[in-house]
Amino acid sequence: MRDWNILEEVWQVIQDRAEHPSAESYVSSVLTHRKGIDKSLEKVGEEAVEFILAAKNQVPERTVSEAADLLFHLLVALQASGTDVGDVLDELAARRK
Ligand SMILES: N=c1c2ncn([C@@H]3O[C@H](COP(=O)(O)OP(=O)(O)OP(=O)(O)O)[C@@H](O)[C@H]3O)c2ncn1[C@@H]1O[C@H](COP(=O)(O)O)[C@@H](O)[C@H]1O
Repeated sequence: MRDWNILEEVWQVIQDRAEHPSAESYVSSVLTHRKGIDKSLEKVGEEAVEFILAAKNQVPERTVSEAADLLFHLLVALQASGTDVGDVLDELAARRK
């Protein structure tokens, strides 16, 4: 069984960076960007395109790496939009058939 806790761990770090921004932090740089929420939304778009290209071109290592970038930036964008990732998990759970 893979360690799904890593998603929660990264989410907690993103919460912490939002509450305590730091100059060295990439997450803080996105969350405090002059473009506002647009910066994180742009990153989700970019990473989604990179993931699609990697998967379409069947480059396994790149597909894994781009999927990680996409998941990470989606979490950052959820934070930027004031959405609790717990609500997303609840939504997924509610769709169980
Ligand atoms: N998972 C990640 C993660 N994935 C990717 N990245 C960063 O995302 C950036 C995006 O890379 P790109 O090549 O797309 O973009 P770029 O041109 O360098 O940057 P942009 O100006 O386009 O944003 C890189 O700087 C990566 O280092 C990440 N940065 C942080 N994390 C996690 O977030 C935690 C907190 O990080 P800090 O906020 O930096 O402390 C870390 O401990 C990690 O767990």
